[in-house]
Formats: sequence, C-alpha cells, structure tokens
Amino acid sequence: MTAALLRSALRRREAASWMSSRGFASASGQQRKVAILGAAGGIGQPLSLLMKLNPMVSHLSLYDIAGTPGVAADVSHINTRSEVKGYAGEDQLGAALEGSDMVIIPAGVPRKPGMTRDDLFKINAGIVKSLCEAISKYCPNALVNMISNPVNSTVPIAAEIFKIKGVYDPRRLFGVTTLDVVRAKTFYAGKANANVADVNVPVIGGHAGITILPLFSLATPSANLSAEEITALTKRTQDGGTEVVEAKAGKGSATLSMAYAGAIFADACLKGLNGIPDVVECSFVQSTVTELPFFASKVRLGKNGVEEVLGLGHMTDFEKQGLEALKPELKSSIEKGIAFVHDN
Ligand SMILES: NC(=O)c1ccc[n+]([C@@H]2O[C@H](COP(=O)([O-])OP(=O)(O)OC[C@H]3O[C@@H](n4cnc5c(N)ncnc54)[C@H](O)[C@@H]3O)[C@@H](O)[C@H]2O)c1
Ligand SMILES: O=C(O)C[C@H](O)C(=O)O
Repeated sequence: MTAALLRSALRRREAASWMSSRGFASASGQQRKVAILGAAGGIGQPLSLLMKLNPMVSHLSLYDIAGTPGVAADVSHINTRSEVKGYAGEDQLGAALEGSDMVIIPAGVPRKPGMTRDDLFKINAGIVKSLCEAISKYCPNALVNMISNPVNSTVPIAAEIFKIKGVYDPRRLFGVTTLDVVRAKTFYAGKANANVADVNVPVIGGHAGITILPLFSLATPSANLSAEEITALTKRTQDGGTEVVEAKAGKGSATLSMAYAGAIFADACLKGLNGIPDVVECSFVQSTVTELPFFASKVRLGKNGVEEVLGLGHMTDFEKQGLEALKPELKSSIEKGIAFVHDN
C-alpha cells in the first residue's frame, strides 16, 4: 500500500470510529435515500450535517421552500458516503422525494416564549398536510419521521392524509419523541450520579407538557431517588422544550439537541430497515397499548418500520396517575389533527 492510500484508509477508519462512538451504525452497502423537508431551518441544517455523517445514507435529499442550494453545497463537501442534492420550492418537491426510503420532517414554525406547541397548529397543520400529500404521491413506501409540532396532532394529520390517499401503513409513520428521551437521560444521569452513556429511560405518552411521561422507575442503572427528586425530574423533562424556548428568548426552540435526537432516531430506523436486529426506540406511533389510537412507547424497529409496539411495563402509582392525567389532552390533540384533515 502506498503512503497516500494508507493515510486515506486511516482517515476513513478514524471517521468510522468517530461515528460509531456516537451511536451511528457502521457503513453498509445498501442504497438508502433520506429526504429532509425543512432542511434549511434551525433543525434542518444541523440534521442535514448529522445525516451526512451517517454511513448508511447513500443519497441525501435536502428540501425547503428556499435556502437549500446553499445548505446542500456546504454539506456536500463533507467527505462521507452520501451524494447530496438540494431542492428549493414546491415544483422541486417531487424530485426531492422520489425514491426516498425515509423522509424526516422538521418543516414548520417553532414556538416563541408564552406559546404552547398547540399554538403552532394553525400554520404547521397545513404545511404537514401538503408535505404528506406529496409523500403519498412520490414515495408512498417511505418511513416518515415527523418532527414538526404539535407532534400529538401532526402525526394523526399525516395518518389521515395517507389513509385518504390509500397508502397508509401504520408501521411507517413515527412521531419523533427522541428528544424527550435524550433529556430524560441527561437529567436522570445528573441526579443519579450515573454515567450518562449508560443511562436508559423510557418516555411514553406524547410530545407536549404533561403528555410527556418519563418512566424513571424503569430507568437503568437504577438509583435510589426520593419521590421529590422523581417529581422534579419528571417536571423538568416535561418542561424541557419550554426551558429552551425561554432561554432563546424569541429566537426559536430546540434545534441542536433536536437535530441530535432526530439523527439518533433516523439511525435506528435505518438500522431496522437494513435488518439489524433488536433496535428499540421510543416513538409516537399508532398503538393499542392504551385506548388512545396513537401513543408513544418503546417500539421495535425492523425492515418494514415498526415491528412491534412494546408494552409499558410496571409503573409506580405516581406514573399511573401521570398516565391517566395525560390521556384527555392527548386524546383531544389527536382528534384535532384528524378533524383538521376532514374539515380542510
Ligand atoms: N419533535 C420535537 O421534539 C421537536 C423539537 C424541536 C422542534 N420541533 C419542531 O420542529 C419544527 C421546526 O423547528 P425549527 O426550529 O427548525 O424551525 P425553523 O423556522 O428554524 O425552520 C423551519 C423550516 O421549515 C421550512 N418550511 C416552512 N414551510 C415549509 C414547507 N411547506 N415545506 C418545506 N419546508 C418548509 C422553513 O423555510 C424553515 O427553513 C417546529 O414546528 C418545532 O416546533 C419539534
Ligand atoms: O418545545 C418546543 O416547542 C420544541 C420541541 O417540541 C421541544 O421539545 O424542544
């Protein structure tokens, strides 16, 4: 081997080890096209970067109403596997989507201080509806990872659109709730004095306020936390988004941590698609684990998306009360999404 070839092999090995140490799977020969809708936004840009680092992605399609040629040119210079293309404006949406295995949607407006996620419904419901209509047409078999808020309503909107278009497969539609898990892990590790890399915490329910229910009794490694500590950790996880919105003081909501969470969830979905066994993440999906038609819980991912929606496990009285308390709000957010599609 020449010195130049050896140097290049070493560089590739370093990149692979950097990525695998961050939870990304190792390279795979399979062709996987991933489209990001809203790719020029606060989440979209760092998410585009992180997906460019994922060796399972062969084609990265970056779509937004404007600004994507610049993001795509920038990201495309990174010397990883995927070929990057930017698409701007509605007339390029079809080309952006065509052939996609996975579509990640962070398109839409973020919160400002004082707003709830539901206050975004008016604008984001319409955006999500039209993007899902295009997905039905151009890549009906893609996995769809919904980030746009309010997730508790945008996922039911997507499901209704796909049903109307005759392409709905509940195994392929996900509300991305990974940021709640990321936060729960971080906050728990701090209190439990545990290595955050070893921590796991299931988070169930939905993705807004009290509908976010971390199950700290099932957290690993276990820790002897008081009831007051568990209550405080639960509240901090539920208010994590608001904590960032307030700190950003009018300049949007979580973008960097969300891009990280979105990339972790997308990586898990790609691993599932590629046949890697036992990939489990929490996500807001069509569900029968409660009486609600959509619910976030652990799901096993596979070649067709959701392989299995896992049950909730043992819960403490505090967690059971949290579960009962979240149901009315989650139910009404789901119904609002479904009604929007039929009324518009
Ligand atoms: N699920 C979660 O945990 C989570 C976390 C953080 C933010 N969010 C949500 O993600 C969304 C985006 O947040 P952000 O901070 O990136 O906002 P942003 O305003 O920075 O970016 C949104 C992008 O969407 C684009 N866009 C708007 N309409 C579009 C359309 N029809 N097609 C394609 N792109 C379109 C905009 O041009 C913009 O580039 C918000 O709704 C926010 O509430 C969800
Ligand atoms: O809080 C928000 O509005 C954005 C997002 O849902 C979050 O949890 O950070």
